[in-house]
Amino acid sequence: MARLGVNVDHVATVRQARGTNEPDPVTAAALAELAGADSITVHLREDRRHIQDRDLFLLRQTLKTRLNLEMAATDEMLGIALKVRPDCVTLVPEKREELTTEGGLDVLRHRQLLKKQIEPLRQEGIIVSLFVDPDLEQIKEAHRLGSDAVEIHTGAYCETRRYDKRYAELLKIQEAVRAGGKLGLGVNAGHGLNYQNVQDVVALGGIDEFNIGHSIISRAVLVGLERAVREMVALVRPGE
Ligand SMILES: CC(=O)[C@@H](O)[C@H](O)COP(=O)(O)O
Ligand SMILES: NCC(=O)COP(=O)(O)O
Repeated sequence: MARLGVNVDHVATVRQARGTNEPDPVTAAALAELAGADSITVHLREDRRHIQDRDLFLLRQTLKTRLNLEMAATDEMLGIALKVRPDCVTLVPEKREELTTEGGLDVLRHRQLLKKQIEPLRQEGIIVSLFVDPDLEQIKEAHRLGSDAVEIHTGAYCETRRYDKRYAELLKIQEAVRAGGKLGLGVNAGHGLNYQNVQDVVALGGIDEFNIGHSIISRAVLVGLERAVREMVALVRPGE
């Protein structure tokens, strides 16, 4: 049975929009755990647009499940990861100007840099995963570099509306999952998965963990809105 990792970055995005202290991604993570999440994912971006260092340190102290830290392969991030000691580090590509992660790591091109990151993390007992497109050469290189796992970037599958193209993307994910499994890698998947598109990926089998954030937080805003308004109505119109 696959595990569900809940990404709480998007809770922090709402907080940062006001520069205040709510909603708190640490509280959101605790609620996600109460609801059955198997792990919590956060992406500490270099520009700190959502998750802050404080969130990471508090999550490390308070989580009862596992902490998966997504980060760029930089010296700054490596230093933070070695201090915080998350259960897993997922190395992801990062561009300042992007709205969201646009693709997987080019493991073949950046093998030396990635090797320098993977080794010290693994020496500290931190599981290392590389966020890659469903591309067999990238997955083989991740294995050669000593990564414990890969996370397959499902964005292309999720964003493609045409049925035939979407099916082709799903088949790429299937091949990638099989290849990762055969190499003995942990195989995770994520990016853009939602309540409409996740079932077909689950049905492929072989995926150890799904990391899902934006769609869960988006739904939480809507399914929680009615209760939130009722609670405010009770304060504004007491005794009604
Ligand atoms: C790598 C990945 O897929 C997640 O980190 C996701 O990108 C988080 O959301 P943002 O891209 O909005 O930071
Ligand atoms: N690694 C993917 C992730 O953590 C969540 O991505 P998304 O569901 O927010 O697109």
